[in-house]
Amino acid sequence: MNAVRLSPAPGPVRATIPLASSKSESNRALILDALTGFRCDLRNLSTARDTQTMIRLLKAGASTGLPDTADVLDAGTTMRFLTAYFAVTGQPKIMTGTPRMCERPIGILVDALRTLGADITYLNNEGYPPLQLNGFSASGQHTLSIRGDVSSQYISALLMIAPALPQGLTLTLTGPIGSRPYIEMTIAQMVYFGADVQANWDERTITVAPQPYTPKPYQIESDWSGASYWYSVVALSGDPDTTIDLLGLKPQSLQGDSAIVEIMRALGVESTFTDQGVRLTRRPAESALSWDFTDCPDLAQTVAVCAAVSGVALTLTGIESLKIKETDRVLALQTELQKLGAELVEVESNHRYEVRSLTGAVPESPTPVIDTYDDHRMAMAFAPVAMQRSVMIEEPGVVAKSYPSFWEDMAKVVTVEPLAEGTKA
Ligand SMILES: O=C(O)C1=C[C@@H](OP(=O)(O)O)[C@@H](O)[C@H](O)C1
Ligand SMILES: C=C(OP(=O)(O)O)C(=O)O
Repeated sequence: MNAVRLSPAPGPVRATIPLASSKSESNRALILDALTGFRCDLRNLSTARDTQTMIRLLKAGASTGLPDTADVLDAGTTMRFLTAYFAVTGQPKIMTGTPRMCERPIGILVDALRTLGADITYLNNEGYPPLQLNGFSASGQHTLSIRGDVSSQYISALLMIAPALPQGLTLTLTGPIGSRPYIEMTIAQMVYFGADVQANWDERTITVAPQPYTPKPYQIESDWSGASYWYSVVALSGDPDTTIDLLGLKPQSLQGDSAIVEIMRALGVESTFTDQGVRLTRRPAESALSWDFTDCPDLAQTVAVCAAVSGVALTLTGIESLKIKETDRVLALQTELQKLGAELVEVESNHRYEVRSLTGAVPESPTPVIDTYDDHRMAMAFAPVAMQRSVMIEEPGVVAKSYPSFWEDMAKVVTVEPLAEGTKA
């Protein structure tokens, strides 16, 4: 299957969506479990490829001498978290991934791990995978400064291994901090498993004591990033009585992407928490919205597409990190929104962007064909467009990275037709 055609389905929009569970929570729980010697009972682990890859690579275990290869495919957290874990546990490994993964920077994490005592060599380009981990001999260093504006995943990776260091670790974060809720998620899960972590956000320091994790059962929540596409479905639905139930979400979440509740209020979606999750219904939308995505970069594509199609004037800031994710997401959005007669324009050199909706300009036929650039979020962010008009999505299999059952779930609200190569028209 190389593309899917999505079209509006007749009748009322009512659906119950089980949702994938959070790959971010899952991948942290797996590292913490590994550091207890695999003694935790982890429940509701994600079926996401990123999590399944982490499980496979952790199971592969230590090699007997020569480094074996850990291929993380396109999973950023898996690359960064496992690099730290294999380094501190002294497992010789070659860490590699897809060509895009080998363009995603890792130098900040490698420098920090080297300072702590890891022997790491670059096999190709300085600062990027593939890497070779050659062993660990604790250096005694237990304070580090680390930039907070490239990827929070480096910080999460270092924090999670810190209890295994002889003197623990104090991290000082420098510069702006991106994706901070993901660092807080890491700390919350570490504390749950018995770590002693003191975060002082005013002083920008996080101190972790040397103390083993305690094995415990852990239940992973559904994925708020995956939930965002359903919010967009509701925002773009023409049925005023649209009701979608998303299962397994909680009002007090560890996931910063639960900010979608507030963002989507402005775009016309009401959230009501129930015993089982959250019920989405329609409410009046605002005409304009400004949002800083520094804390929730993975929501930017969903919200940009939704605003473009619904005609809400959207101003986005805090989207710089999108350029180093699965693809350059800013460029990908700019290219693909044009196919819907909309634009994403940088309006000031300080990284302020606007979505300008030129809707009405795109005729119903031929159906726009959206390229996905090996990025699950490009496919899922554009899919809700089908609540209003037909759209084709290239390489729909990309969703497996975080939400393998996405198309099955989408078929509950729109018509989903798989198309083989050569049949697009
Ligand atoms: O720690 C995590 O689970 C994640 C952190 C974020 O990355 P950055 O910290 O690189 O922004 C986010 O985009 C990614 O999908 C998951
Ligand atoms: C950026 C993402 O993931 P990662 O960085 O873990 O590849 C994502 O899932 O949107």
